[in-house]
Parts: sequence; structure tokens; C-alpha cells
Amino acid sequence: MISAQAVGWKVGGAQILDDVSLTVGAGELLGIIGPNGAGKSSFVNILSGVTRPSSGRITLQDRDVTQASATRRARMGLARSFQTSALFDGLTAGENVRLAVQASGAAPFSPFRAAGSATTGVIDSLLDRVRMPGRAATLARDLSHGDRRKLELAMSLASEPAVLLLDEPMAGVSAEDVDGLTEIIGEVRDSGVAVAMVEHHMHVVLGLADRVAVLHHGQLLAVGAPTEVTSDERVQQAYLGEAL
Ligand SMILES: Nc1ncnc2c1ncn2[C@@H]1O[C@H](COP(=O)(O)OP(=O)(O)OP(=O)(O)O)[C@@H](O)[C@H]1O
Repeated sequence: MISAQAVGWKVGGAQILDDVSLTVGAGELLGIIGPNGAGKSSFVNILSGVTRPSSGRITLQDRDVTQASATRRARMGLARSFQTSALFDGLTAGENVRLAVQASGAAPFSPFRAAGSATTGVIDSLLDRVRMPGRAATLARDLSHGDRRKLELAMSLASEPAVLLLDEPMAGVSAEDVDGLTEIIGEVRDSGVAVAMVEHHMHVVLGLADRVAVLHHGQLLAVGAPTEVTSDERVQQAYLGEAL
């Protein structure tokens, strides 16, 4: 579904990513881990088209998108979440999802569209999918941190993506919400979406991912099944003392 081939990214004199090749297939969840500053977010930015690589190639559904804009990649079936919140606090959960549905082109854009339109069914089903039924009328600012992350996920799913990139979807949420988000993301993967997820909650990544990629100093240190990767000596060395 999405593939990076020998991707490198240089900024000024610094080689932030070096020769990274990774692929995520339909219905597969690739966990991307690595110490702080390893290049994980930079890699997600390159996959999504926020930044262009200095070398290498990105393909999306077998088409070369290396130079394609983020908007074009979104139209081709790619969605992503960001580390920082993308919600409009003064709008309700339903209105936030409505904007995402309309921005995805799945419904004509109209800020004045009345509730009860065809889009409302789509909004409700997206909120159901992230286990927030009946929360459409709640202001985003009144949602718990965990529900805000679920809402962001619902918005990412509005375009019915084939590929979903998640950058720390569980950052700062409670243990209970981590479990809920883990289930939801697992269901998204099981529905056939190719998911690449950067996440610091190691037990989540190791429990959920089909394969795990470890980035270290911008290079791909290891990739494989979670148990293979955690028993890799070079990976243990990279984390020096941190529990894997
Ligand atoms: N636009 C930029 N210009 C210069 N350096 C950058 C830029 N973006 C990232 N970097 C540097 O690239 C390195 C990798 O950063 P990145 O945010 O990709 O790491 P990360 O693995 O996502 O880290 P974290 O786990 O802390 O989020 C860091 O040293 C960072 O300072």
C-alpha cells in the first residue's frame, strides 16, 4: 500500500534519515519505534508528503508519489494524525467530524448545512467507530484527552483512507483510554487499512503491531515481528536500559 525505498533526508549538514526502506501492506500495522530524535516524525512527514526526501522513493498504491503534495496523497487514500491536536475547540465533536468529511470531498462543503442531512449518518457512524456514540453535540473543548484523540482518529477516518499514518496517537492519554484506542486502531487495521504508527507506549506497539521497525540515528536498525525485534541485541543497546 505504502512503501519507502532507500529514503534519505538531509537538512543543512545533518543527515536526519539515511537509507530507510519500509513497506506497509493492506490490513497490516507497522509500529515505528526508536529513541527520541531517531527520526520517526520526520519519516512520517516524508510518507505523508509534508516534507520531500533528499533521496529515495515513496510509492502509494504502487504509484510514485515522491514529489506529490500532501493534498494529492490524501486524495489517493492517505490520512494522517499529528502529534499536536488538530481539533476546533469551539465546535462540537460532530461539527469537527463534519468538517473532516466535507474536506475529504465525501460531501459538498457547506458551513451552513443543517443537521439531519445525509452527512449526519456518516458523522454518527464515524463517532460510533471510535466508540463515541451520542457525543456529537459535545464541544471539543469539553472532551477528555482520550476522547479528543478518538475524535482525531474519527476525523482521520472521514476520507475512508487506504493508508493511515498515526504519530503518537496515545500521547498523554490515561491507561484506560490507551486500551480503548488500542482496540479501535486494531479494528481499523482489521478492516483492511494499512496502518503505520509511531508510538512510545511500548506495550501497545508490541501487542498491536504485526511488524515493528526500529529507527536509530535516522537509520533502520531492525524490522520484524515484535518478539524478533525486542530480542535483537542492537535494539536493546539502542534503548540502553529502557524497558522494552
Ligand atoms: N525541520 C527540521 N530541521 C532541522 N532538523 C530537524 C527538522 N525536523 C527534525 N529535525 C531533527 O531531526 C531529528 C529527528 O527528529 P524527529 O522529530 O523526526 O525524531 P523523533 O524520532 O520523532 O523524536 P521524538 O520521539 O522525540 O518525537 C532531531 O534531531 C530533530 O532535531
